[in-house]
Amino acid sequence: MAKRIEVKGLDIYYDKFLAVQGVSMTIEPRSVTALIGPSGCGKSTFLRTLNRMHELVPKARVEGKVLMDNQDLYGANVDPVGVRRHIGMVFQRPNPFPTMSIYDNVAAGLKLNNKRMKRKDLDDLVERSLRSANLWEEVKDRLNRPGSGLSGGQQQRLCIARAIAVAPDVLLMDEPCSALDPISTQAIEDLITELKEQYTIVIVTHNMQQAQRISDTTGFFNLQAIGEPGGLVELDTTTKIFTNPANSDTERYVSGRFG
Ligand SMILES: Nc1ncnc2c1ncn2[C@@H]1O[C@H](COP(=O)(O)OP(=O)(O)OP(=O)(O)O)[C@@H](O)[C@H]1O
Repeated sequence: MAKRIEVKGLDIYYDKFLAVQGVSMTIEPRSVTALIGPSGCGKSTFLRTLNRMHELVPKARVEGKVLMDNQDLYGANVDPVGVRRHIGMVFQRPNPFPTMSIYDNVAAGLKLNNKRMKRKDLDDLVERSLRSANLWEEVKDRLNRPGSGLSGGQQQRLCIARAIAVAPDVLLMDEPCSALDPISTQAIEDLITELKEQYTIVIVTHNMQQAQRISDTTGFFNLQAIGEPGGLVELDTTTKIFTNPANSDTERYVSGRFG
């Protein structure tokens, strides 16, 4: 079930380095929110704090709050592994488990979560997830072949199938098309548009056209100055950000005058 994320006054540190400062924003359910901005302004760092994945970097930490339907994801008794189960992540480079079969790749998340299922139920879930990821027809006759034998675009859809198999509430995507050709990119964009009916989706993209094609809301991140932390400059409907943004730096960025 799609959920609303509220971020309040979030500062993100790598040890003593303040990478991102003072982000407050609401991410609406059943919509696509795009995060754009020049390299190094903290988009990926921010994205990873939404499912506590940044904690895999030693000494990375946050101050501030991230709430999912009012639950504090950084609360004292909250297990980060559980957070990552509810908030899935798809990365820049497709990363299927290379020696695992297509079937096992999709089932992998469930196994990691220690969910025991009858074979028939697991078969149904794998099929449903692959269908949701628009991959079923292409792989149904080779489910036992390795995931690494698929094309880049197919591998990325396999990773999306793996992410949705565990029924997350939110999907985070960090430049999911940057390693893909235009046709595979279009397949992923179509898929994102379908998936937003059921999920809250946040996507980091460097591709302005992509943000305009698929997102409802866009957040522009920027560095306050070289050596200063990054932060959210402006968040609004995608139409407003790309046609009439409030901030002059947003305007310069979306019109290609820097970054
Ligand atoms: N693991 C890390 N350890 C220390 N500093 C990091 C780490 N990852 C990122 N940073 C720093 O945090 C800042 C934000 O980086 P981040 O990768 O989040 O930016 P970005 O906007 O996603 O950039 P890009 O568009 O190039 O991917 C940068 O100064 C970067 O050097």
